[in-house]
Amino acid sequence: MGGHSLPGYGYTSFNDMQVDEIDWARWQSLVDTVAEMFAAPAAYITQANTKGVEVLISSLKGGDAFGPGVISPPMEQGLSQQVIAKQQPLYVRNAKDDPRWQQTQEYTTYNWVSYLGMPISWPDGHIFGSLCVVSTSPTDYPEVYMRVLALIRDVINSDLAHFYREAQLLTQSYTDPLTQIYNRRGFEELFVQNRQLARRLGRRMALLNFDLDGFKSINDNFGHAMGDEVLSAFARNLKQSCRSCDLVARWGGDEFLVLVHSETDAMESSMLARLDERLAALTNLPAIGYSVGMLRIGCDDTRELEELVMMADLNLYSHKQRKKKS
Ligand SMILES: Nc1nc2c(ncn2[C@@H]2O[C@H](COP(=O)(O)OP(=O)(O)OP(=O)(O)O)[C@@H](O)[C@H]2O)c(=O)[nH]1
Repeated sequence: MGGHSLPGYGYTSFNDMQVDEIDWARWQSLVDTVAEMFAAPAAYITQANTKGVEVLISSLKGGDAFGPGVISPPMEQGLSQQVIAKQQPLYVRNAKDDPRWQQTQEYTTYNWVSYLGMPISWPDGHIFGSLCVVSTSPTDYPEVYMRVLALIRDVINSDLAHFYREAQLLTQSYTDPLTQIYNRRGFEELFVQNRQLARRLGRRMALLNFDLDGFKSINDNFGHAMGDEVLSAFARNLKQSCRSCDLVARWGGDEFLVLVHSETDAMESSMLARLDERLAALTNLPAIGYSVGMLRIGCDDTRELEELVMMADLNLYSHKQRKKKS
């Protein structure tokens, strides 16, 4: 296996996320049961994530050097790394019998001479991590033990499938399918959290309400498909003109809402300048103009979102009227 390199894993560490859909106590008791049944010093669940291969659950509950949160770099030579890279089970009965296994970190760092690991997968087939059981003495587990370990791994896989579905449903229900930014529901939900944060930090925010100018005539003159492209392009450029912490949503039709955490008066205008620059640079699309209404929200403002949007709408309307007159 010398020098086998792992692909980069795109997933965030479960330890850094609020994962409520997974019954952590159940995962812990599965791992504890595995260790007990195999009469092994330790059993683990690891996750392959952007940091490397991270221990999520240990039967030793952190009472050893290889406890939860310990991360091995993805390139390191390790047995779990190999299970993860090949997405195949691996059983090393006695590392002392084979010099290949003596180079692994399991052997060199932890003195484990026996290792049995199974890959854990996301429902879309991507690797999640491994379930493994280790021992400091050689082992010769009966076949039925392997099957039991595979069954336990299947239970973990089905928990992951459940989590995956929940996360997907949540993302779908918060995302506008055409533009891939938040929809009204996503904005409403996240607005509440943003406001609480702003209140706690004593920060003010600004709500910007955008409406495309003459969008109906784009549909009429160039067709609905081009209209869709214009909406997507506007959404993309709007999002790219904002900071990652700002909330950008399609409120409906050709209307978009942005919530910015605004520390200075100049912030909104520089965001709009970036947007104008981006829109002007677009080619192969009809020109996209917009009107915008802005409303400042102080940290102690208690008005409901509905009222705030209405006020921003009034400002938008007067901007649109001014533009139409000029
Ligand atoms: N292509 C496309 N058009 C949409 C979509 N949703 C809404 N529309 C159209 O967007 C148009 C919005 O019309 P108006 O609100 O009158 O907008 P406008 O022509 O920009 O008028 P002003 O705002 O006064 O400048 C309507 O014709 C809708 O049918 C969509 O998802 N795709």
